[in-house]
Amino acid sequence: MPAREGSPKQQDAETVLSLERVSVERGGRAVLSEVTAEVRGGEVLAVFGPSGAGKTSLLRVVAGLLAPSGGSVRTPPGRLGYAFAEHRLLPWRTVLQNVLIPLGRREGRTARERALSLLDEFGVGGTADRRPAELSGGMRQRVALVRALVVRPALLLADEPLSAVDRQARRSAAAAARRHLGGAAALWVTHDPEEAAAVAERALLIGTGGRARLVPTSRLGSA
Ligand SMILES: Nc1ncnc2c1ncn2[C@@H]1O[C@H](COP(=O)(O)OP(=O)(O)OP(=O)(O)O)[C@@H](O)[C@H]1O
Repeated sequence: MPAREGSPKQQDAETVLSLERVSVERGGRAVLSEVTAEVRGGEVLAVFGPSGAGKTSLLRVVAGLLAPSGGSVRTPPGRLGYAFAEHRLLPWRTVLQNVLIPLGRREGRTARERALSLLDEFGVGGTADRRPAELSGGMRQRVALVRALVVRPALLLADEPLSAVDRQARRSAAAAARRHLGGAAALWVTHDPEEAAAVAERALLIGTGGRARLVPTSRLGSA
């Protein structure tokens, strides 16, 4: 089988995001120490660990917003999708307009239909014509997640994207996100083992001293 376009190495064809011995310092203090992980297209890697462990810092390094103090990061060519706990929706636009913003001029009937069907699947169907301020915090987070997915990103960076959503809807939205990632790779930060298991098979568990190891998400409840 020929190597996929853009893949630097044949044996590496499935890996679209790779972190190799990535170290991060913040405020002169070591936060992450030699983190290594590979994520395939279509795979979500949950990022798990106590508050202050360096999860957001890791996402910022992958997004190119923070320079690592050591190691290297390779990201897939194509769009980046972001979803944060803090939703960053534009207050003066409707939900549907917010979701369609990243599509720019590509917005059309098909995009609108996809957006509406995603909103529905994430449990926020019927909010399309409302303004963000009229929604609950958990609803706004799900709208922001739909906005990140509607562009079919090559890489999704999600930082506690469902932290304000109740337990049942959170699990269902996490599972919906997984279904809609297509060939995208994703890093998904969460403090909730059930959410991690609904969205990913594997987790990067960041522990004290900024060291990380890969574990099955099924084991996070007892981690
Ligand atoms: N702008 C900054 N300048 C200096 N230190 C920072 C900065 N931002 C974060 N830190 C420190 O880096 C460490 C890791 O922070 P980070 O936000 O990555 O943790 P986290 O695992 O995402 O935490 P949480 O689960 O609470 O969101 C913390 O000790 C934090 O105090």
